[in-house]
Amino acid sequence: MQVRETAISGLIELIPRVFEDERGYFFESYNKVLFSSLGLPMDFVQDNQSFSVKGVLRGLHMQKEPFAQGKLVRVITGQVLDIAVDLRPDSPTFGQYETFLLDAKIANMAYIPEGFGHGFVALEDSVFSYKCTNVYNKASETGIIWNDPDLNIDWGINDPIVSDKDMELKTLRDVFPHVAV
Ligand SMILES: Cc1cn([C@H]2C[C@H](O)[C@@H](COP(=O)(O)OP(=O)(O)O[C@H]3O[C@@H](C)C(=O)[C@@H](O)[C@H]3O)O2)c(=O)[nH]c1=O
Repeated sequence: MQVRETAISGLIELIPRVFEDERGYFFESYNKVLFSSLGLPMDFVQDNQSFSVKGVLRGLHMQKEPFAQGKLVRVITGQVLDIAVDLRPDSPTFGQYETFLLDAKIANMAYIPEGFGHGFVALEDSVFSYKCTNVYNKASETGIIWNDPDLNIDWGINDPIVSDKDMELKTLRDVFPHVAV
């Protein structure tokens, strides 16, 4: 497993070794011992899977304490542009974001720590899979509107398909009025 650090502390990309032969391929998508040796959370408690047609954008989502979630994300089929925004109020990189081009053919993953807003846009019809360090809690759901003017994220596509629920998300300044952007 190759590990690529990003400019944001705790946010990393993981690129597993993919073994290919005449039957197809094999790779380890999660290994508790390896995660422990990398200092990453080992106790994932919920696995999720979603399918998105090309052009769907989901995000930017997070859960508030005490239900904050770390997420280990990847695609099973297709390709997405994945975005993680640092929303940890005390972080020197608050408001900064990182993009990961997650591709089923490469099998790369991102580990997104607690305290990040997360979203992705499907660049192809894509099955998205992720492990979470905390369970779903509807009352704890929050997020930032995908086209927030301060974040100014380059999603790489025009007119994404966004749910009504996500279109109601607030801006960064509304959700974090006391943190300088
Ligand atoms: C996230 C989630 C949703 N649901 C339900 C609620 C709702 O009826 C339905 C669809 O939920 P959503 O529209 O919130 O699904 P979605 O927009 O795919 O939400 C996900 O987006 C990505 C970007 C993330 O980072 C995830 O943590 C999660 O927030 O599934 C659960 O039962 N458990 C869960 O863990």
